[in-house]
Amino acid sequence: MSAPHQTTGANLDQAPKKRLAVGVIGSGNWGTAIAKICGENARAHGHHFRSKVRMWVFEEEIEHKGEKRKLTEVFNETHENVKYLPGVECPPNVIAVPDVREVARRSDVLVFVVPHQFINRVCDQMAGHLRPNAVGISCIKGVSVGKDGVRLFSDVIQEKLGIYCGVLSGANVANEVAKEQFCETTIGYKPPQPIVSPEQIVAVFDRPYFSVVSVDDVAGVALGGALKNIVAMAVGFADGMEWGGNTKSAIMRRGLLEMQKFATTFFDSEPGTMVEQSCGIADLVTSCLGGRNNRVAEAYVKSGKPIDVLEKELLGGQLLQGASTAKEVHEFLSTKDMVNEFPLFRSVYKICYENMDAKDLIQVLQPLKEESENEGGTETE
Ligand SMILES: NC(=O)c1ccc[n+]([C@@H]2O[C@H](COP(=O)([O-])OP(=O)(O)OC[C@H]3O[C@@H](n4cnc5c(N)ncnc54)[C@H](O)[C@@H]3O)[C@@H](O)[C@H]2O)c1
Ligand SMILES: O=P(O)(O)OC[C@H](O)CO
Repeated sequence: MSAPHQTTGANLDQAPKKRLAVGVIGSGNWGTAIAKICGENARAHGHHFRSKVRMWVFEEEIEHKGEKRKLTEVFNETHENVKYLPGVECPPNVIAVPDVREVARRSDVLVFVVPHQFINRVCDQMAGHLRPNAVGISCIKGVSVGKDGVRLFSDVIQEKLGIYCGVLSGANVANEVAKEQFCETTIGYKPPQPIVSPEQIVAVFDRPYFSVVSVDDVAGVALGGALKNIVAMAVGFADGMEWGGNTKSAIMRRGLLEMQKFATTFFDSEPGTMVEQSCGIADLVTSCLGGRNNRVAEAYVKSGKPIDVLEKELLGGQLLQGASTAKEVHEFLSTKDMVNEFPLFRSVYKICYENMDAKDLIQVLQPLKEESENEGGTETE
């Protein structure tokens, strides 16, 4: 396997011509944890970055100490996102801003961290308000499916806003990162011109507790983060059935192979990315060990309640990505007549949307059935 090009750690020897302003688009569970990291690094690398990090907040009224208050006002007073990342203090140079256009106008590096359901609308609001040499990094885990096929959100952002956009994704449960428990992440960043260098991008994110590796395989990084959410739901269904670790490992192994096959069949992705980098195997494992997709899927089997009801009951306003990604991937594979070549993805879709019994997931793991389906294309669920 050829060694991929990698940039590790922050290597900022040369002082830049101007200091870069970092803006974060989104302020949910991960959005706020990422803004905390960017705020810490803006202060740590003061020669390279402007101290103030603006974080766009989708404004909402919340109940705080018995009063109805705006989320931005409470954040700017307390430096805590009391709704989406309670109990974690952000540095005071992270400022909550309710106007997304203001963040667009005043940032050189834009970090996109909204649930994938909202990115199109947010980009439409930002269009025409960006700095000419701005670059983006998408931390969104999902894919966009439309009549043009399946697209990465970094490409959607690039096209809608006319800026280069890379990707950050890894084994990064937000609450653990926010508590500064060590983890790794992967950045896919290969701009046509290095307006902002890979070293500067790494320095925006790299912390002693958040270890960044930058690679050229942008598609592999984005697809790892999107597709592992489908597999995490499959493992959650297995948890709901009280199946043991051996069965769940089998699901993870098969899931990883489907992730790798999808990325290398439909995109120019290196096969090694899924098995070597945090954005592949590591994110898959951490999500299957108890991420939100896993927890909701387990509760679905145990309670019999619909997934959208459990999302509201269990996630306190945070949003589930796995079910919608399973649907989007299924729609795309149907157009290619390749649904049966991804039996695990197909089953998660069918459990979520077509009342397939979760216990039939075990059939999908039988090698004989997989082979006969690939040949004949018959479905028994
Ligand atoms: N939470 C994690 O542990 C984690 C870790 C890594 C990556 N991610 C990914 O990061 C992305 C963002 O996830 P998150 O955890 O920050 O969000 P979240 O699940 O906490 O979602 C809530 C966010 O959506 C916003 N929102 C609600 N309605 C909106 C609207 N109409 N328009 C725009 N925004 C609206 C809310 O204000 C809030 O900021 C997702 O793609 C997710 O997969 C999450
Ligand atoms: O809680 P989940 O399932 O959305 O996963 C969170 C992160 O993506 C884990 O890296």
